[in-house]
Amino acid sequence: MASFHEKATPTHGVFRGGSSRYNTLQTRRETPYKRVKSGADENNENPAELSSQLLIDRTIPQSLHRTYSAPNGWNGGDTILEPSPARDRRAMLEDWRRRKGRHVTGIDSTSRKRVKRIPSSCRAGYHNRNDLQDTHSSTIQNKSYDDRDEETPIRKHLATPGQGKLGSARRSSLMEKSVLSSTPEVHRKGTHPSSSNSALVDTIDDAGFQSQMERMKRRLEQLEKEKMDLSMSKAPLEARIRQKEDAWMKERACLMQEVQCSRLSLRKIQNDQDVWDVREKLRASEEELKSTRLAKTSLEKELHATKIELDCLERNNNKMQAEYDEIAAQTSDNRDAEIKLQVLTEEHMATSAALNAVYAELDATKARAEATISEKDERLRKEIEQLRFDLSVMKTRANKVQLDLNKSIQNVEDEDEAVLRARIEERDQRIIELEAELLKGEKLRRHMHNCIQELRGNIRVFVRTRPFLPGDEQDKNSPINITPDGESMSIIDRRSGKPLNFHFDKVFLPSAGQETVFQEVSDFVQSALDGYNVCLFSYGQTGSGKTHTMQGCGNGPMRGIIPRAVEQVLAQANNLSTQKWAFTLSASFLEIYNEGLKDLLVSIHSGQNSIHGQKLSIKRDNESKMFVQGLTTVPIDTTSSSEAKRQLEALMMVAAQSRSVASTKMNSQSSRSHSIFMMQLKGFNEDTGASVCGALNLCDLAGSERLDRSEANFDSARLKETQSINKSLSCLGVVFNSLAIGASHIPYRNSKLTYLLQDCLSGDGKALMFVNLSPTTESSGESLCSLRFAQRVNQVELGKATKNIAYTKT
Ligand SMILES: Nc1ncnc2c1ncn2[C@@H]1O[C@H](COP(=O)(O)OP(=O)(O)OP(=O)(O)O)[C@@H](O)[C@H]1O
Repeated sequence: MASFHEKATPTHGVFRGGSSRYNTLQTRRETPYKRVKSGADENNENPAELSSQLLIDRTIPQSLHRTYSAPNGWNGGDTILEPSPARDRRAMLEDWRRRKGRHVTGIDSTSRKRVKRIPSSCRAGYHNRNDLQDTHSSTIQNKSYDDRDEETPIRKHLATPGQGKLGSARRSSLMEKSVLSSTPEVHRKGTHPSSSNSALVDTIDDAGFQSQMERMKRRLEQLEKEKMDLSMSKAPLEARIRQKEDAWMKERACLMQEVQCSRLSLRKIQNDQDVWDVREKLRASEEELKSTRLAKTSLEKELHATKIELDCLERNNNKMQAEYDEIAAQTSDNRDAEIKLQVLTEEHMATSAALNAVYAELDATKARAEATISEKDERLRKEIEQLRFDLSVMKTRANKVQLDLNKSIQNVEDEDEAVLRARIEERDQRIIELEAELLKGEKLRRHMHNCIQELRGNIRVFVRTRPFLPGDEQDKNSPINITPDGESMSIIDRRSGKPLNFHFDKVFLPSAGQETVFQEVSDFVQSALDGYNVCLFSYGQTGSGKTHTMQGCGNGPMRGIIPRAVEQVLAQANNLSTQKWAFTLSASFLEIYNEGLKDLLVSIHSGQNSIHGQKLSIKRDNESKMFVQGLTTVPIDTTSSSEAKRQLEALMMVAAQSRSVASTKMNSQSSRSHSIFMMQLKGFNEDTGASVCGALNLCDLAGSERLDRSEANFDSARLKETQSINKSLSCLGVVFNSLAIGASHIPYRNSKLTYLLQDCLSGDGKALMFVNLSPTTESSGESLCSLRFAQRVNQVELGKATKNIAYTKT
């Protein structure tokens, strides 16, 4: 830059000292030229093009181009030029030549270094146009790129604005013209033989010179005028130019900065490995996208196929749903049939067991009978022998008697026959009277026994031993021995091997059927109709026959106490209607499972008192009677005994389905809860105005069991059930113990079972406990425990039972 200015910028001082015309011209040329050079160099653009354009466009009017623009070195010396146009031109040309010759520089082709050259034309002076042209050409050719930018103002001025550099041929011709038109002296002195140039020189030199001078003067004046005008408009133009230049410079600087930044970032980006990675990823993503699109297409196809398949499946599903509904209906029928089958199977098993027991008893009876017969045979034979002996003796005696008889006949004939007959009749009458008295006494004895029981308030205990079942151990010798009187029994203690005797209100043989058992409890059931709170419950180890006793199986001879009791109540209620008694009955069924109450009839929504899903709780009513709040109560239709029977059968079925049963090693259908069937009986007598309110509670307790035998300890749910069962049974035992010793506080509230049955166990009601036993030797331990428990219960003395009767008529 510095060298460029040094070489190309005219000396300012020359024009300051010169005429104002040249100063103005110089100012016009210089400023934009300098600025453009500076800017061009920075932008690495061709300064020559820019400067020439700017010089032509902005500073020098077209009219001055020929006159003042040609000599580039017109500021070359300290000489003050005269205001003669011809001399000016000459001087300027000379000056330009001189300066050009001195300042031409170029690149040495071998060393590639910048060198100064003095063209030969300059050293020797111009002799002709060819010299000038050669010099100029060589100068241009020898210039470097920067040097070429220092082309003469002539060339620059000759360049067409916006066209850039001219081709070398065109440039030469234009330059030639310019030089010739502006340098008359050269042409005058020149040795070039061209005829046109010679003519022009001659014209100037001769007569036309003066007139031309005149023209030139005029022209000069005109130009001066124009110059004045121009200088007038110059200031605002310059200001505008400066403004624009400033703006342009700023803009350019900004752009340059931006370009620089962009280049840097571009380079950075290009070198950035991440970009490469990103591109790679992009490529991979594109490929993935392509494959995903393919997959999508295939999936769409698949989806379409699947939709079709789905439609088919839906159609199939609808078909299957219809089939399913059909099957479900059949399944429900099947389920009912299965339940019935199960009941029948149980009934069959129970019947077979009972039959076995009967057979066993028959066998025993037969054996006993055979023994008796053989014994009797022997006795009879002896007796016959004795009789034969006696007969012979008798015959001997008879002969003797015959003789005596013949003698005494004569005496008898003398006695009165009528007296003898009277004596015989008297004796027969006496015998009849004695028999009637005996019957009366027996009745009285029974009545007195009942009265004594009632007065004692004892809980009655019945023992029932079930027969051997097919699954029981092979040894059919039971450790239990029941005496024929039906009130005593013995069990062989496994430890000591000795029989232990027990006495209870009734002991049933294994062969005793359901009917026999129920006959013994029917009086109790009757008490419920008389207005007592009656409770029957079965106690015993698991699988000992509690459910069989209470519930039984089927609707035939194997049905248990509950259905039979209901039947009896219905029958009695019907019978009592002839004596103007009207009864309303209602039934509930619940179970106590894991110390929680569960409504077994909750699925029957006909229960108006039931609130479906409500938690059950034991409460006391206004009359201080226990009741279960929220329990389903089903009214029984007493008008038709067959309908009532059917209704109760349905209730039993529903309850059986809801009961918590599970299979244990001891029992395939083991009750895991205490179930209580409750029947409320309310009667009113129109004639007497008496009203009774009794309750019949029939309770099937869960079986007490040893964890090791039932193997319930291997299952957490079974274990919890067993623990809960054993705990509540032990609470029942504690209650009976407390009652037996007459404790002031009876812990009824310790379990749900005792709390609910409090009214029956406290002496206000009548209680009967069945103790069920298994006949096997393996169960003798549990049987002994049950018998001891029953013995404690039997010793409990309760107060006299209260009859709930009231009269509305006096
Ligand atoms: N007296 C009997 N005559 C005929 N079969 C009986 C008799 N007692 C019980 N059974 C049969 O013995 C099996 C077990 O009886 P059950 O289910 O009544 O015992 P459980 O004491 O109620 O047992 P758990 O406490 O486990 O419920 C049943 O198949 C039942 O039919």
